[in-house]
Amino acid sequence: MSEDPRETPALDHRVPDASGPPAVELRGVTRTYTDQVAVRDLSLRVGEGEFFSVLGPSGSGKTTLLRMVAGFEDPDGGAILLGGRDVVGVPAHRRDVNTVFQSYALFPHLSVWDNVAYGLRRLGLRRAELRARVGDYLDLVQLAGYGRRRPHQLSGGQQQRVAIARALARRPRVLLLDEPLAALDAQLRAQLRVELTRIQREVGTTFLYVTHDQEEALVLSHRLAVLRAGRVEQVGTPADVYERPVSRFVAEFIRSSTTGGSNVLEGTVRTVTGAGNAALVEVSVGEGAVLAELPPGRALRRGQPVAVAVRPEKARLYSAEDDGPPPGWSRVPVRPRDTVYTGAATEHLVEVVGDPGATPLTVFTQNTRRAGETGPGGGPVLVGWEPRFSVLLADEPGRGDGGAEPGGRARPTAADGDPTPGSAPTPVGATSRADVS
Ligand SMILES: Nc1ncnc2c1ncn2[C@@H]1O[C@H](COP(=O)(O)OP(=O)(O)OP(=O)(O)O)[C@@H](O)[C@H]1O
Repeated sequence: MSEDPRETPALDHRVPDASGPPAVELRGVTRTYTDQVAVRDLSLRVGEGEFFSVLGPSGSGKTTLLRMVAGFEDPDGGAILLGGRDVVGVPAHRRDVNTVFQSYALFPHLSVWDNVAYGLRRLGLRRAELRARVGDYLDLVQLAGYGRRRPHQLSGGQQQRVAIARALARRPRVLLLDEPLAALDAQLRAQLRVELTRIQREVGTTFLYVTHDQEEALVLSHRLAVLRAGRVEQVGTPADVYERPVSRFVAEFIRSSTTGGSNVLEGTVRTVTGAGNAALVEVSVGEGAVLAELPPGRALRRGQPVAVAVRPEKARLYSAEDDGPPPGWSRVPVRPRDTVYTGAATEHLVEVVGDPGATPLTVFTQNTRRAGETGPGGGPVLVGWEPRFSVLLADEPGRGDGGAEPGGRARPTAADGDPTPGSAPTPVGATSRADVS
């Protein structure tokens, strides 16, 4: 990190400069451990002042990525730039970054005040300046009255706040955070999430935040990258990755604690109608039809197997006495399998009629009635949703025409107008961006 004690107000950290180079950039970075590729040809740009999360399941390479940015590990290939400067080979203590670890890593024999002051001593600040800066950062993390305590006299959440104050007090260009809330209980985690958001917005420092907790990443981040087996699967805002996942992996991995992951329905293309932004694809699923907007540049053929995702809170249930979904909506006949009362909502598990092998769908309904009161019409017989809530998932390696990704299924469903399984799919539908190939 730079040894530049600037005479700026304590919390006037860095003014995020979106016009300059990214705060962090990885270009084609690879890191291999003996026979294990932890990070594979990975490229990523994190803007100045962003709260950027790296989210992925265990073993997807998150910590390895962070450790390479910190300078604790070297990549086998590729470039890592901080503020536009390649730092590969630059030792950790000379990089303009600081790290907050899951384990806090405070000095147990030092007071809270001395822990925060520790990293500042080498900056050559005047005594009054140093005192003011430590005070400001303890204020920032709302521990102003705790300076004399030792770490063991603090709760886990308070210890992590000290670690954050210590890391920020040196005013690094980038703060790296490696699962900093993982050791805390659920309630403290939720509190500290709010705190972290406030702190980041207040100081404006770029945060690069590693977590395996989907909700944490959604709540905290301006943008996030979803990692899968050492590669970036998708980068986007929380709403992008939640509402418009690019793959089955992201659709299923990005889960909300209330509604879980996306439903993924597999079927075959029946028709493509309309053109341009109005192009719609109709997919046969069981005895029903799913309608989805066709993404730009995507070409489909009649009979082509495709997967469509829809979030459980976006779908609606209809009983035999209801009118059913309005025309132009997806319409899938179902039979009830289970319901789970979760307080504010009820989770309905329903089976797709005509596709016994399909994973049951989950639909959430708000509990606007009292528990035990049933609505008119008994159990659900149809599920429906608007086409804009359908996400046509990209073909994945091993999927596509007749293929299947590991764990997935690929088989044509019996539906109106589908070609005979095994016959060559025929082009259907409209032209323009909805072109069929
Ligand atoms: N020092 C090491 N030696 C050998 N293999 C390693 C080493 N560190 C990581 N790996 C392997 O590299 C892969 C990525 O590990 P990494 O710790 O970066 O993943 P992660 O996404 O942070 O996982 P977690 O959420 O469990 O911490 C894993 O398969 C892991 O076993």
